[in-house]
Amino acid sequence: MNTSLQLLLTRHSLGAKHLVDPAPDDAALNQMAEAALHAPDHGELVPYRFVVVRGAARERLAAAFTAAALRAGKDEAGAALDAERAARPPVTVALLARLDLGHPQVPAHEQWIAVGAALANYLNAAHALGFAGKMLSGAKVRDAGLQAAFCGPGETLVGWVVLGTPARPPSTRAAKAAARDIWQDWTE
Ligand SMILES: Cc1cc2nc3c(=O)[nH]c(=O)nc-3n(C[C@H](O)[C@H](O)[C@H](O)COP(=O)(O)O)c2cc1C
Repeated sequence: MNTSLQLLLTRHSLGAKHLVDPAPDDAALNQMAEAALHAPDHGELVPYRFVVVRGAARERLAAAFTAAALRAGKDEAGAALDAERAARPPVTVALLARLDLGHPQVPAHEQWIAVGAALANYLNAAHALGFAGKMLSGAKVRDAGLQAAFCGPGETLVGWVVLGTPARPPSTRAAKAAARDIWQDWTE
């Protein structure tokens, strides 16, 4: 099979507990960003940006996750789990959407599609480079403290992509849907 298609057909998400060092370095993160920029984007608005959390910054993210968990009413054990989710991944990348809601030609839904397409290209590029990861959001994205920590004015905290080297091959799983069931010819 064509190797590019093979890459697309073998990408799977992998959670933080299966991600180890080495993490994508600057060169890899840049190639992933380049791939994101090649995704469909009406008006070339680039309605997204990535914020990389790595090294010592992971402890700051863990503290921010702890605070958010406590604000959400979690107990100490629950907050510690959230802190672990921030500290464990080799790299965590926040995905921020920055939509131009007053754009005369490109409505919001098209800009959201561009954000999703960029994310898909970003994850596929990580996979092509030998890394794995997973996009995560959860109630945390609605926490005012975390939003303030990551977002500029008008931006939306979409979530965080955890990234690293896969510690194990992806588990086999049932297909989401049969490919032949999600397309059809247009008939009268
Ligand atoms: C914007 C966005 C947010 C997501 N948030 C979560 C999440 O909080 N928790 C989770 O388990 N999966 C979340 N997912 C789904 C996973 O990233 C992943 O796509 C899903 O587990 C299916 O695995 P696959 O990518 O291998 O098909 C999210 C996906 C997207 C696109």
